[in-house]
Amino acid sequence: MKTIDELLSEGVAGKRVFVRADLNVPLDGTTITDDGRIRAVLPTVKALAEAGARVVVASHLGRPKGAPDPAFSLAPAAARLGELLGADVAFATDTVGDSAQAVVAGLADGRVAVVENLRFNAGETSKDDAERGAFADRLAALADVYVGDGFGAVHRKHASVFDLPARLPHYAGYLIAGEVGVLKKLTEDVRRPYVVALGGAKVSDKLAVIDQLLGKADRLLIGGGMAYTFLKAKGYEVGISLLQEDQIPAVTEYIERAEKSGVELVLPVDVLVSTEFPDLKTKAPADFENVDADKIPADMEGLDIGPKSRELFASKITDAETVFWNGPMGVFEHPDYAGGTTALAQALLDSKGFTVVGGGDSAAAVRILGFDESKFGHISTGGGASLEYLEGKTLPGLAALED
Ligand SMILES: Nc1ncnc2c1ncn2[C@@H]1O[C@H](COP(=O)(O)OP(=O)(O)O)[C@@H](O)[C@H]1O
Ligand SMILES: O=C(OP(=O)(O)O)[C@H](O)COP(=O)(O)O
Repeated sequence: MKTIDELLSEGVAGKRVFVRADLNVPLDGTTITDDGRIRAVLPTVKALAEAGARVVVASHLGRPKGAPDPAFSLAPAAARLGELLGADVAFATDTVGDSAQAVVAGLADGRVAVVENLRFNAGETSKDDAERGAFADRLAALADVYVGDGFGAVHRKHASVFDLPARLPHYAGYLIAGEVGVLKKLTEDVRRPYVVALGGAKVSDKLAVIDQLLGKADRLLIGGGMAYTFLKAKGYEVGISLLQEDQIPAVTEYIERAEKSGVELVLPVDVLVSTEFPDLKTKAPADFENVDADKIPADMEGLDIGPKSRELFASKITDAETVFWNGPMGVFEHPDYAGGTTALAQALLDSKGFTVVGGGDSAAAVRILGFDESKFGHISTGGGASLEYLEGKTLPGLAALED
């Protein structure tokens, strides 16, 4: 994999450099609640701009449905990038259309532009190679060189991640190079006990990684929205909690395999439940109860792991030599459901092992809840990406940067 340092030594002055970043930051309306992913790509953008490149930054944000949707505009992220760079950042109101073409044509050497959300275009995420390729062709017309630095999206076989680098000279940015450097160590010589904690809301995406993790980790702790498919597979009522019904047979098999192979699979023993999802805008006090995991009322949903589960999970982490954690343990954006995530972050800090936190929301949670990120071994900008990397999978966005 060629890195940006090679590109810089070859010279980039006057060249249009397309930087595929992951600026998928958490938003409250148009307010960015954590800018960690924007900060993470700054070294790459700064180095290119200082070397006189015309830098075109692109990213997805959220999961819009292949058409423009103002709620998912990258405009706030572009503005924040400008503040962090201390320079004007031009913003194109489309991704490859008239606005993008005019903005890129008007870029002076050393200046930076951001184009609108890649996922406003159906071609970006299409499963059809030709449709993705056609969109990649349009992206390629905007640039002379490609720099891949959106680590959080390298597990996606999307046009800007997979097809575009094949069309341009391509290099890995500093963020991707750094992330791979750290995560590689976890695949080569992992110190045991190795504990993996999973939570969050992208249940269907992340359940699949458990298949591989069962052969790698010594203990698997399952909280957050992931837990309810496991509790259901054990025959418990989970009410209106997040549930991946079609994965229950697979999860039942994971539970059996864990027992046979001696992997400790640890599920919540109690949860905080409510009849309604909390108001994340007003953060008005929630009306919740703490119930045992096998006593979730039919009209309620689990929104955090309970106090007994927090203690249980922490006890499984204390003696760990390696801990990898992805996915908040509850709806941490609301103070009444942040306790499980806070307890898990604290347990990582209390363990003597090497700790890695991965994921846009998990990393944001650690910072928003007031933890000092320098105390963790590594905070990865990718959740799904780091999990799939640890599984040993070939990631489309990394494979595309090779050769
Ligand atoms: N029990 C739960 N029910 C619904 N959502 C949950 C639950 N626990 C956690 N979440 C949500 O999961 C989201 C983060 O999930 P995910 O995107 O998978 O994590 P990451 O970005 O760290 O990979 C948070 O917004 C949080 O509110
Ligand atoms: O937030 C992200 O992933 P993560 O939640 O697994 O960290 C990335 O920006 C990828 O987004 P996607 O899962 O909508 O493809």
